[in-house]
Amino acid sequence: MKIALLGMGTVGSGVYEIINEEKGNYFAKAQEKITIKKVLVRDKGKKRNDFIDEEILTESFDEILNDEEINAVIFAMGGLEPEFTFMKRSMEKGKHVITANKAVVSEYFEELLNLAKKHNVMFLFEASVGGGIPIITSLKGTLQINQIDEIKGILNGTTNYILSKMSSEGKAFADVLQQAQEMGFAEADPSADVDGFDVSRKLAILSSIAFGSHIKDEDIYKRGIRDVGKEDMEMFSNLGYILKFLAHSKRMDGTYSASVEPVLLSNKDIMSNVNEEFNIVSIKGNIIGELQFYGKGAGKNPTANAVVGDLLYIMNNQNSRESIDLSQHLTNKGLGAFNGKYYLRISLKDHPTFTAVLDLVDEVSKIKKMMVEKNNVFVITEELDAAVVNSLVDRLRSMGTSVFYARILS
Ligand SMILES: NC(=O)C1=CN([C@@H]2O[C@H](COP(=O)(O)OP(=O)(O)OC[C@H]3O[C@@H](n4cnc5c(N)ncnc54)[C@H](OP(=O)(O)O)[C@@H]3O)[C@@H](O)[C@H]2O)C=CC1
Ligand SMILES: N[C@@H](CC=O)C(=O)O
Repeated sequence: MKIALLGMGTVGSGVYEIINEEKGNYFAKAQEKITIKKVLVRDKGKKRNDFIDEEILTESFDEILNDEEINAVIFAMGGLEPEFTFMKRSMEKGKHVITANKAVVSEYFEELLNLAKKHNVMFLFEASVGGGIPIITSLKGTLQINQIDEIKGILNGTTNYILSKMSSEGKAFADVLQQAQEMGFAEADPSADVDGFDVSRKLAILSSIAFGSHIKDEDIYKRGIRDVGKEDMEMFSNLGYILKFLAHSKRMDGTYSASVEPVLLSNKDIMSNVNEEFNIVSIKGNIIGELQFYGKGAGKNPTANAVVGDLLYIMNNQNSRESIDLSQHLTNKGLGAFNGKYYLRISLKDHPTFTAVLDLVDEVSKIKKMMVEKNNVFVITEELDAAVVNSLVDRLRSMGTSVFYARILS
């Protein structure tokens, strides 16, 4: 089988090594030899690893498209365009498509599934969620027997790396973000990681498959982790909590709620002990109960493993056809399903604001616990609606305070 690889960065080089450098057990499992015939890059002149055959690098997608010998195209480049157009054109030419790109899958999920059906090719995207964790394959397999009503998990390696290093080593946000970038976990624009877009795209893909309805990134409430500080980490440790960046979706009677936000978990919760670039996904089905999937969610080898797994699937299941059905139309219920107690850290510029801040918090909630340290007021509220807390925080910020807040989940 002859294939093309689009992208030779973190994921692309991992795929290249498994196939062309015969890393791992791959060749023993493949029924025929696979050759990477062409690799698309932005800049052929860029310095690359010595093992890469420069002869097969190209900057022209048409060269790949018009090569009749190539019958599968692997997408290991980020962004929406030209990726979507390239996927579409590949399928129109009868080429199977495999991708690690969650932005394209979450945005054009229905179109891509329909194109694959129309042109009788396979469209596989295991690497787009959870890196090396085989979660999509599981959802398409025996989990289909279940009605799935809840998905919860840590789905971003970069932010989990940042939060666990801040918590265990007391490091500053910016320093650990840089480390995560150097290790190849972060997106080209890391604000996709820290502001929640990467997680919401992954949650959109999982929820769409599990709930049978195309849920898009823009339908998901998201709030990032930029504002968390060392003073918060110290307070969480004193209170027995661990901060995690959680993706959470629920289905209820023709509706769904989905959110991506920082949450506090008891330090005894299983998810509290998922560290560095590891991810975890919990799925609740009506027959199987709760299942949890754990593994490396970012980085070269785990992601490349998922991509090459899809390729093996294509080789071994030439007659298999798509089982994903997105024909239901669930209504977005907003944040209704996500009430809880909240932790708020309000940093004051000057003392006179102190009373005004407490009055404002008092208006919406009884204060369950309050601590004051230097210019910071730490508050634990009673159980509140997410929308009420969001509007409280907007009012606090308009008074010139800086605020970090998180829902307390367990
Ligand atoms: N890194 C990770 O851990 C994971 C990444 N992903 C996803 O995989 C995809 C790739 O990520 P990653 O490998 O980290 O990205 P990198 O930035 O490391 O690599 C991107 C590659 O794509 C090439 N490229 C980008 N734009 C174009 C273009 N317009 N035309 C031709 N080539 C192009 C670049 O070429 P050049 O080398 O010339 O610059 C580069 O080789 C993304 O969608 C990401 O979200 C999914 C799971 C995990
Ligand atoms: N930037 C992503 C890469 C994998 O999807 C992450 O950090 O999880």
